[in-house]
Amino acid sequence: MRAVLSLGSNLGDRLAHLRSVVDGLGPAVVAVSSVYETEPWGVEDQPDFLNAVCIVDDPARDEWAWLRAGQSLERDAHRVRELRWGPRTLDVDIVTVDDVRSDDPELLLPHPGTPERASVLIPWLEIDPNAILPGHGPVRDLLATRPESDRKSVRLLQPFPR
Ligand SMILES: Nc1ncnc2c1ncn2[C@@H]1O[C@H](COP(=O)(O)OP(=O)(O)OP(=O)(O)O)[C@@H](O)[C@H]1O
Ligand SMILES: Nc1nc2c(c(=O)[nH]1)N=C(CO)CN2
Repeated sequence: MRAVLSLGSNLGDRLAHLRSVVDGLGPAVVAVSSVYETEPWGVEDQPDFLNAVCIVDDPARDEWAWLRAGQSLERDAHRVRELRWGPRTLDVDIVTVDDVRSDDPELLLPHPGTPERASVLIPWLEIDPNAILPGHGPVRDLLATRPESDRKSVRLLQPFPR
């Protein structure tokens, strides 16, 4: 199935952590956005994040397989889970998997934070200008409803290193 993944890091070698996802998922990766430097939301007193979005496709993987793949890459980055919304070496969120809807707390789909997060919407639009968030509509329209301060907190840093 086709999944949209949101990648984030604000500890250690942030670029290397983002790269580890794209390298780890290998041929399943269809598209990767540029890298953005973003001001933290949630807990604001923490280092800035690097964020990117990637699209992956693998007919052999369903939504649970994508969740496990993301969690395994987080473990490889030695992520220590402490504070909700706190600093992390690597965060892999499953934003969507095809049109799947899920209210299982272990795998909420689409990821419920998405409509409010310019740090996901902006990189996603870069690689898919016509993206639709199931149940919410065009990603472009969601971004247009965000305050300008949110949009400005997401700054294009560099092309994704490959
Ligand atoms: N769509 C999803 N993608 C990734 N993890 C999810 C998803 N839906 C639910 N989860 C669950 O969320 C937990 C991970 O939470 P985590 O600590 O990464 O949250 P967070 O990144 O701090 O906050 P947020 O989920 O709001 O981005 C895992 O136990 C996972 O099962
Ligand atoms: N800008 C930004 N802020 C965050 C992020 C993130 O990826 N980007 N992830 C968080 C943990 O879920 C908390 N805050």
